[in-house]
Amino acid sequence: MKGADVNSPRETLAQQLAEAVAAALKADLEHQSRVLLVVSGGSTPAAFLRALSTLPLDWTHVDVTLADERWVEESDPASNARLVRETLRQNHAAGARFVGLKTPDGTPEEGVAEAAERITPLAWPASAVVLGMGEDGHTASLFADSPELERALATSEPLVAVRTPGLEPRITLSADYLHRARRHFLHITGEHKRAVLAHAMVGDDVRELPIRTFLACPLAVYWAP
Ligand SMILES: O=C(O)[C@H](O)[C@@H](O)[C@H](O)[C@H](O)COP(=O)(O)O
Repeated sequence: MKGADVNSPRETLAQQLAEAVAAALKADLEHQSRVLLVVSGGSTPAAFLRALSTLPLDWTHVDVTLADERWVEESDPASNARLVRETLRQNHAAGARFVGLKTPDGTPEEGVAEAAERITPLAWPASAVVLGMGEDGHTASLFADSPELERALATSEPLVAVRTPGLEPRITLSADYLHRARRHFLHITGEHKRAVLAHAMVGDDVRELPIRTFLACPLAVYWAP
């Protein structure tokens, strides 16, 4: 193949997703003074976020927030704000404004109101929401075994504090706010997640596999082995 990619399939996927998200931001900047990008945390997005940072656009008019956040200090390796700072907020994208979800409060329950005040003024509907998915079918911090899942699926509030067994306390955008986007992307890799998504597509119980709430809207699936 002429000019064969020297990158791995996952690196190629990250670059393609970055180009698609950059195109979405540019398109909306044609008719909006500010645009909003919502990204997920975890381990998958790093290559995508680094690739996105290298793409030229008017980043000073772009706000970036998170689909969810672990309730840890930004110095903690688990922090999604730290991930964004270390991968996206560099190169061309250094000029983007990041609006984090973690407040100085000790718990997400104490911080949720302040976090909501930060994000509600942003340019909703977002130009793009980039979702990840866990091997249990969760997305953002919408977990099947979280006592707050029902509320996070039903509320029109922007954010919900989430307690999930075995995980640190988290804060998540509600399903309603995650749906407030012109475009939804799902960024997943590996055979297991492909099988989980395939299973999600043949059922409709959102409480079993919360990713299903995003199979009711246009969803650009970016998957590589
Ligand atoms: O804060 C988070 O962890 C994410 O928002 C979460 O929803 C993530 O997308 C999945 O857990 C997949 O994570 P991996 O990319 O690490 O598999």
